[in-house]
Amino acid sequence: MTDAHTAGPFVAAIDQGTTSSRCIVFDRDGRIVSVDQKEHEQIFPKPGWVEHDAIEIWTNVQEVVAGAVEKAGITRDDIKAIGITNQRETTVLWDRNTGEPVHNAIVWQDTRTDALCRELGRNAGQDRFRRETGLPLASYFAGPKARWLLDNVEGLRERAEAGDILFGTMDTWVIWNLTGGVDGGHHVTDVTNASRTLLMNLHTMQWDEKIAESIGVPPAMLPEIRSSAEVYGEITGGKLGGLLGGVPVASALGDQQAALFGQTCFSEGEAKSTYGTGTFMVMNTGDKIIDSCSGLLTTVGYRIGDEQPVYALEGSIAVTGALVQWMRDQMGLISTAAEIETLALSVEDNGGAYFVPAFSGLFAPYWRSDARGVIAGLTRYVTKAHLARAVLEATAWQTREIADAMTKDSGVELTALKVDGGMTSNNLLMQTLSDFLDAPVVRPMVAETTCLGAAYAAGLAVGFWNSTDDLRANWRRAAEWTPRMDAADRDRAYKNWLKAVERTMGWLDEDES
Ligand SMILES: Nc1ncnc2c1ncn2[C@@H]1O[C@H](COP(=O)(O)OP(=O)(O)O)[C@@H](O)[C@H]1O
Ligand SMILES: O=P(O)(O)OC[C@H](O)CO
Repeated sequence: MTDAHTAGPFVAAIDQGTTSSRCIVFDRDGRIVSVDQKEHEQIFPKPGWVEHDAIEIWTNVQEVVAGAVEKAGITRDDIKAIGITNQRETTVLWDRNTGEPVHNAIVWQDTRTDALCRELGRNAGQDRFRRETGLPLASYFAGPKARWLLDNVEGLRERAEAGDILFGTMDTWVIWNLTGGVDGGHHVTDVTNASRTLLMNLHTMQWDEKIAESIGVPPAMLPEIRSSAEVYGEITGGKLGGLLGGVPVASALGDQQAALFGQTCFSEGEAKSTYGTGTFMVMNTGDKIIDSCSGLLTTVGYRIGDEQPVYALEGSIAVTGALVQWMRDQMGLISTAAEIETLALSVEDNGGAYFVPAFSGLFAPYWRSDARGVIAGLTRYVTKAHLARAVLEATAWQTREIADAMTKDSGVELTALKVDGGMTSNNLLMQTLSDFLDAPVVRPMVAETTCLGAAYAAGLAVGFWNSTDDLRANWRRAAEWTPRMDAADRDRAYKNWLKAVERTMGWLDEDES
């Protein structure tokens, strides 16, 4: 509920995430006024396949927005704008006339397009895609997922070519529905989400028709690419029309870029790392499109209205918090995620064990879909407590590899890392991270940086905040960890980690993926 310290007006943000959708209402100081959240089903039709029901997601989004507004005890007149942030790359195609998805959404973690990506690479050349889009050809990205749907849902390609089918990442799906759906919903995406499709040209910020043609996606189904902070339309659709009709929908940012924004990394060289299911480190590179030689992605950080776009380098790690979940749900070695810290603290070190969670191959900096997980260095000495340490260290070492790659590509030495996400409540992990990076690690007061970033962008678009300087003033440090590890110990352990990583590769034969 609102109180004297959180007098309106407010902005709201929707975070349509991989496991849940949430809505948060913020006040002008960037403080949380209310939160509502709802999980959706994870659908695993085959090994390596991950799907979501886009209708369930839209229903949940409406419920959490209504829930957050109700908990805040406010009305539409108190909300100046609503922003969207979302799990990136997850792809949904739907019929523009009925609003019905033609298939479940294919989630970013889904690897069904591995073979297709290899074939595209053989035909068109990996380098061409990287040069124009900043991305390697990998099953992670949206374009090949759309192509898979067009090839596998009967009659879909003809309907798409006739202009009856719309493509969207989750930002596009949510905005189209919020702004009216079949009754004139706006079919738009923002530059950050578009930069994850393998279809947008990083230099022109428009769809690259030649690339779309070689991937096999008809341009007629693609949304209009807009900036990350501008009014796309007003809430008119669905159950929310009555509650919040007329509220401007004023931002869209992929969740990792939203976290960069929420952490106020507005200057070149500033970086943040978000620790959730996976981990994503993003560094602001200003107006520079850095062509990574080290396996990082070149992506768009954000674009405010008609200002110049701000580019970024990203290191994406597929499995970090998901490994803790695996220890809990599949192995039963802990009963809550937080318990991993207590277990790990019951021993001094990892007992010689290194755990590389290449469950769906390795993302940055390797991009190896043939890799699978290993635990290396096992002896009879190793207990589940040592494994708990190895699990936490896996997150920290993977971050170290990304940080090294960022320094190599950008020439910027990491002086401190801003962190956020569910795993940052783990003190041992944060200390280990600082030790392995040999740099301070800082966590802000508002840990919900993803929603905060979307709220900031929406607020800037409608003049609720005037400039990024206003936003910087809201950032406050809650905790800091500084390095305590002996340099020689760190170097020795890092060497072992890299040896363990090598042992994951080439596990799958080409015809097995
Ligand atoms: N104390 C903890 N120690 C280690 N991992 C944790 C802890 N608490 C939560 N996690 C992990 O963090 C993830 C949830 O974080 P969250 O930011 O909500 O993720 P997402 O946005 O990807 O759903 C889960 O994978 C969970 O295993
Ligand atoms: O929903 P999250 O937090 O797991 O983030 C997913 C990423 O956007 C995938 O690129």
